[in-house]
Parts: sequence; C-alpha cells; structure tokens
Amino acid sequence: MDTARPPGPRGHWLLGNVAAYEKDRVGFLRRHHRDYGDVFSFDERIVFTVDPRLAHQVLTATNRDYVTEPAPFAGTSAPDDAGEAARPWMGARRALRPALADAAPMVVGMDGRFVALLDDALDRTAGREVEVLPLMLDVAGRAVAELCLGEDAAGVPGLLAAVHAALLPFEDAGYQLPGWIPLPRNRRFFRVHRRTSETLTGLVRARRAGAAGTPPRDLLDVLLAARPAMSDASVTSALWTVLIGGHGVPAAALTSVVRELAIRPDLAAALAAEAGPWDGDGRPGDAAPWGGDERPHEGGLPGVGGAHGRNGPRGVGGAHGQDGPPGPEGIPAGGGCPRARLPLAEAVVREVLRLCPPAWTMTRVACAAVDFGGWRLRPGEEVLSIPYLIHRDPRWWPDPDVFDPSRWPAARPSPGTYLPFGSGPRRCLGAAAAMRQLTLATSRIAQRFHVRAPDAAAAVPAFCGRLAPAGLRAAFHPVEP
Ligand code: HEM
Repeated sequence: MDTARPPGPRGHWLLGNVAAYEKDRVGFLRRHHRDYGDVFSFDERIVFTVDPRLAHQVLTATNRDYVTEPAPFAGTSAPDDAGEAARPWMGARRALRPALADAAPMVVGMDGRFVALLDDALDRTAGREVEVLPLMLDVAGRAVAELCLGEDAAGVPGLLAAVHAALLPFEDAGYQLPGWIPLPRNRRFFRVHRRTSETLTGLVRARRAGAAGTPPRDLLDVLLAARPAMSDASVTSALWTVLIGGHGVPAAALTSVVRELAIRPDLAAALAAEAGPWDGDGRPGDAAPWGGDERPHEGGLPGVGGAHGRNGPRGVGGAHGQDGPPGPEGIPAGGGCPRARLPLAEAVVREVLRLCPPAWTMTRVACAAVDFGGWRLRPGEEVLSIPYLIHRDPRWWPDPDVFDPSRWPAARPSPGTYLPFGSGPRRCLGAAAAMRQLTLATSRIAQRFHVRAPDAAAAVPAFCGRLAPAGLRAAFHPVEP
C-alpha cells in the first residue's frame, strides 16, 4: 500500500484549490482528472475519484470503513465505529424498505396522487412562463410529505421549502464555516431546523397517541409499527431523512426532464404518442397508463431514432451491453410498474439521470486508516466520487455526451458506472418510487403540454448541492383534449 497521498493540484499558497474550484467546479474536476488520472487530491483532507471500481468500493464499504457525508455543523471528524454511528437510521431504513419497494402498495398508491399533484401545479401556471425548479420543488415536497405523513401532511411542504432555502447557502459553498459563528445563514438554518423538528415531533406524538393505521397508511405508520420499537426522536429523525431525500433531488431531476422536453420537440411528440391521447377528464388515477394491467416491457423503444441503436455502456472490464442482470446500482427493470407501459418515458428518465445526475458527487468520510486503490486514507479524510464524470466517461459509455434514450433498456451498467441513486447500504431508499414518479411525470407533461422554454439551451447545469438547469424558465401550454 502506498502511504503517499494521491497527486493533485497544489493551488494557491493560502487558499489552496478552493477559489479555482468555486470558479468552475466541473471544469476544475475535468482538468485535474485529465492531468492526474482517476484519483486526485483536492487538499490534505479531500480526495476525488472518477474510477467506477473505487466509487463502488467506497459506497459499498459505507457503514463499515466510511460514514456518509456529515450534516451541516455535524463536524468532519469521523466516528471510530461507522456501524454504530449508522445504527439508528439503519434500523429505520430496514423498516421502511419493504414499504418503499417497487410495487409496494404505498408506492403504487402514490402514482395517481403524484400525477394529480403535477397536474394541479402545471394547470395553475398553464401558459405562463415560470421558473421550473420552484414549481417542481412544490410538487416533490407535497408528494413526499403525503407519502410520509398522509392526511397529516398539511403544513409540511411549506416547512420543506423553508428548509431547502436555508440549506442552499451551505450546498453552494465548497467549504463550511463553524456553526457557532453567528452568521445570518447559520442562525436561519438553526431556526428552520428547530421549527421543522418541533412540527415533526408533534405529529409523531399525536399519531402514537391515536389509532395506529393497519395496514399502514403512510411511512409514519410504518415507523411506529417497527420492531424493535423506535423512540419518538428516532422516528422524527427518520422522517426528516426521507423528507429531505425525497424533496430537492427529485425536483432537480424533474427540472432536467422539462429542459429535455423543451429542447427536443420530436422526443416530446413521441412521448405524447406513447402516453396516448389526453382525454381531459382530470382523473389520471383511473386511466391508462397510470393504472390497470401492468405487463413488463419487452420490446424496443417507440419513436426514438437514437444514434446507437442498442449500444450498452462498456462495462468495467465486463460484458459490453450483453443481456444479463443489471448491476447492483442498476435501476430494476420495469416489471409490475406503469414504467412497463411507458418504455420511452422510462428510457428518457434513465438518460436524464445519466447526463444530469442530481447527486453529481457523493461524499464519504473514512473512519479508520483505509486502503483506497493503493493509497492510504487517514481517519477523517473525505472521498468524493463523481457520478457526473463517470457517467460521461467514454471508457464506459459510447458517445457519452450524446443524449440518447435508445441506449436503454439494453444498457447494462457495470458496478460503479451508473450511480444516479448511489450504491451499497446507503443507496437511495426512494429509488423505486422516484423511477415510477419521474416516468409518469415525463409522460404526463408530454401528453398534456407543449413545453416552451426559449432559454432552455442556455440553462446550463448548476453544479451546486444538486445538479439542475440553472434558472430554467418554461411555459406549459395545454394540449387541447
Ligand atoms: C430522481 C430522484 C432521486 C434521486 C436521483 C435520488 C438519489 C439519491 C442518492 C444518489 C442517494 C445516496 C446519496 C449518497 O450515497 O451519498 C439518495 C439517498 C436517499 N434518498 Fe434518494 N433520490 C431520489 C428520490 C428520492 C425519493 C423520492 C425519496 C423518498 C421517497 C428518496 C429518499 C432517499 C433517502 C431516505 C436517502 C438516504 C439513504 C441512506 O442514507 O440510507 N430519494 N438518493
């Protein structure tokens, strides 16, 4: 094992690489990937990797050798025992997993509701040019609040919006100042955090005191029925994790979908044809493809004349586009799901998540001295895997910068080469629900609206906390039923 640090740019004598990174984050990473290879140091504490094998290794060793990114103000010193640190959340996660699996009743039950929330938001703004990300934050916030809290969700979407706004300054900054400094943004974050915790705690207590839902109506019921029993504090904290996870990231993905629909009218037309005519009845829960028969999709994609036909990604030393089980982080095939009836919409979502993964970097902190591809990391050092660059690496993806939904569903990404939902024990808990909802949303928007966004091509990705087209504005013009 090499004891030296991975190579990397020295940067400014005082500021190191912070200023250069802040000026052009992805340009900085691309440049140093080219100059230093798949692993390079940012400073004494942070290492980047663009190696899918190492990214996969770090993600799968989480809770053992690494912990996940600390929350703002949690400090960066890594606990000695990663498993112990993760235990309360992992217990909640085990309880929630079956309820969030593809085709689980609660997830299926959200299909129609999600489309109704989307319809409502788009109908309210129909024909007017609006900023897309806030609109999608509203839809995602309402959807995840209902999934978590059912009838008690009122008021929570507003809190989520406040949390999102309070977190933005921390996500935009490449570094954090200590929480005890009374900066306005620190005070604001603590205020919103306290208000949200108090509201959630109140809801948890009230529900525990009342009648339990059998079968569980929402994720709060699931958590309260978990065995061994969870404390109110653990239930509140688990709800917080799901609410935050299911808000900003899916909204960023939806915004990227809207951008593609705006700049690709032919694709939008093909999606509308796949969805079938809009009958204007306003009851999306009743009509195909949101309900009814759910056969797995087996054929090719209608309406996409892609550059690659059936090109799969080039595996990491593995099979190239062969049929086989998807890698562990691959999105499950569409059986038992409305995605099965909307293969083009699903392929568009997969491709959007490849080119614009909202979680464009993923951070892990080493808990002990660990071997990292021959380098030695000390406890407390951070590894940042970069899905954005891995997804655009010609070694794993032919014509990687080309938006080509026709690579799916044949693509069989090898471990680490396709990470929109992460990998390993901390892989996205809402991945199945998210895939359903994004697919439905893509199809529904194309079915019901012509999306016009004159600045769409210029709305370049903003590489801050989450990757989303910066400042995208669009008008959704209703299609006549
Ligand atoms: C397009 C939609 C989504 C994407 C791309 C996405 C992506 C991700 C990624 C990459 C992670 C792992 C981050 C890491 O390893 O550092 C994650 C974690 C998580 N996501 Fe999602 N997510 C999406 C939607 C959702 C939804 C709808 C929910 C809730 C219903 C959700 C709940 C969570 C939770 C609870 C975690 C934390 C898992 C853990 O730490 O054990 N996500 N998500």
